[in-house]
Amino acid sequence: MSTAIQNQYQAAKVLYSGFGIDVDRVLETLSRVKISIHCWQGDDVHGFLRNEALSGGISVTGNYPGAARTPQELRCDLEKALSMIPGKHKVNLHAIYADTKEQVDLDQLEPRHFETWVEWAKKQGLGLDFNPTCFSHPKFQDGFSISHPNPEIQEFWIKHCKVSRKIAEYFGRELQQTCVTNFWFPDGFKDVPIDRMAPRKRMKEALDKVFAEKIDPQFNVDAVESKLFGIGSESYVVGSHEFCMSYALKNNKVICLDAGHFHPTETISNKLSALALFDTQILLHVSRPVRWDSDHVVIMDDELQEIAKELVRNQLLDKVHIGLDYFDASINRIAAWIIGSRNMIKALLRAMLEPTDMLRKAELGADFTTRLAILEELKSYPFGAVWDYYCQQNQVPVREAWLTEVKQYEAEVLQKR
Ligand SMILES: C[C@H](O)[C@H](O)[C@@H](O)C(=O)CO
Ligand SMILES: [Mn+2]
Repeated sequence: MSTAIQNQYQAAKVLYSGFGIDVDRVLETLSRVKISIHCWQGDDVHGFLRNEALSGGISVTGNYPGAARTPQELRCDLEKALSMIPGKHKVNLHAIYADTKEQVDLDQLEPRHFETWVEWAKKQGLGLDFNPTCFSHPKFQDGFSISHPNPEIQEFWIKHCKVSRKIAEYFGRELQQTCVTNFWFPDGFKDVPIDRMAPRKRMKEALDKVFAEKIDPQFNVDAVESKLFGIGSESYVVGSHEFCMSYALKNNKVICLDAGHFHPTETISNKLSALALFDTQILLHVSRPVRWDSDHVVIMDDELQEIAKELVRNQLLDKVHIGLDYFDASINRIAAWIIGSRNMIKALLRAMLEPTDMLRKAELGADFTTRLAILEELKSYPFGAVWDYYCQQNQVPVREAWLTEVKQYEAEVLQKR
């Protein structure tokens, strides 16, 4: 361990202890937080099951070389990224990432099509999360999947969602870690609809069928993800926030909040305390919307810090599943994983290094001057020294040292694809 990093850590500890913060304990708590790292950053949401163009109102731009072309390549890239991210985490798979030579359609998928992923996760000490893929398929028609008015099409998607839950249950049982399965449907209209209710009724009834089978929550929990609009569904999305929140609350499902799925000035950080009061489980899709749901790489911006603070201040880390959701094909994809994941963890660390009780007291006593003054001063406290120590302790590169390794991997592996 470098003595400079150790010395800086000791000095930082002294400063934070002035606020009564035990930094060693903070790092212990931080090491227990798992981030669900989305596999789809590695290949621009392409998957391996079918060779379909991306649909569903989401879009990946850029053509940086080296996207993973096979499950083996994706796992190799993930391993590289994970070796630069402190802590033990989860990998989030979509159904289109099945690892099989069979020509199998989405409604016929079985756990065995994901065996290699499970074996790999076991070896790497990772958990797995899951998502049915209700887009990029010829049966995603007229902008609709599970709420399509054609019963045959609807049935196909119901079946796909049902088999997805069985795959998730298998993940949970095999890995002895709950799998979070997230259901997101792009369904919606480009233009103003006549009937807003009928598609929602169809979606509600379809979801009831999907979730009819009871699955042990120790192995799998189901989340529903809402959205305000997508490309081609600008006027109306069936699975709106009100729809998904109501469905989840009534049916004991997890509510998935994606940072890019709300009005541009609406933040998910402000929703956490409200939902938590109703004993809801929450899944986060931490993303970065730039003017719209653009899925930019997560950076250390105000909203990321606010999300982290809400989780820490309200002791929500046991109740909230933290997932990432972005896809940028204009930069090195492994770097994209590393930057977003490290920022998420770093934001949690910064939040844990806050004297929340003291600030709460100031707020309760209407001493808003102290609240503002301390919050501002804390911004230049040496959280970076604590972060460097944490990286070193976890045997991952300190500061930007990871970039050299990624560049080397790019030259040796990615450029040759
Ligand atoms: C690929 C994911 O399922 C997708 O990004 C979804 O979670 C979403 O956020 C769509 O906008
Ligand atoms: Mn999302």
